[in-house]
Amino acid sequence: MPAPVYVSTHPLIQHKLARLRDADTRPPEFRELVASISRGLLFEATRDLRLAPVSVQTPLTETTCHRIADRVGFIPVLRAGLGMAEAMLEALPEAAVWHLGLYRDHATLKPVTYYNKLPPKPDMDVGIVLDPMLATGGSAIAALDILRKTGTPRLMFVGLIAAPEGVAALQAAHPDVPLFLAALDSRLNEVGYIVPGLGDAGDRQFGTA
Ligand SMILES: O=P(O)(O)OC[C@H]1O[C@H](OP(=O)(O)OP(=O)(O)O)[C@H](O)[C@@H]1O
Ligand SMILES: O=c1cc[nH]c(=O)[nH]1
Ligand SMILES: [Mg+2]
Repeated sequence: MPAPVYVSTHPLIQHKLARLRDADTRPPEFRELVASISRGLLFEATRDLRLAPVSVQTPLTETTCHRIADRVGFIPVLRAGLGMAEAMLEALPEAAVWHLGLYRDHATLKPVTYYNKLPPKPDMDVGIVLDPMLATGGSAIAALDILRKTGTPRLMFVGLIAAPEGVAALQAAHPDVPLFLAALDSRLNEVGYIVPGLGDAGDRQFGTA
């Protein structure tokens, strides 16, 4: 049994997705939407992080609270994952960020690695790959292949929109990796774009279309 695929049904996320998909949404709003949907998904993805007790002195008394015990690394896939990482860091400022530059060759649809800023000796409990789009799955699989070699015990993928083809490919390659998504769309078109999708997530965030 592969790890679960969580697809949000939350009304706030549905509402924001409608604006995100709209071809008339300009980059400033698009970036804000990427950030706020990402924060929503992070709450789900981090639901079972380990906690450690911590003693806190309130104005009234001393009490036992909890802090996150797992060391978390975010792995944004450049470029489109950058906007997700910024938002995630606001929610979990102690996390590390390991940038991975991958682009999808337009002719072959295969991922090409052009940047890898993983530390020489990564020492994390949980590695969360961030990429808004899971299309053929090639880029996410390549990112997880790289991450797997670091020995990070728990790996996850957080994305905004996925195609069924990408989910199946990722589950076949990395069956232990749970997926957290805002939407699971219908299909890929003949040039590997997600339908209905939102177009090119990198171009739409950074105004390069
Ligand atoms: O599942 P796949 O078929 O591999 O496609 C998904 C990849 O395509 C997009 O990146 P793109 O190559 O457009 O790079 P960019 O983020 O720099 O625009 C997207 O952000 C993913 O990384
Ligand atoms: O639909 C798609 C597929 C790959 N990359 C994108 O940005 N969008
Ligand atoms: Mg792109």
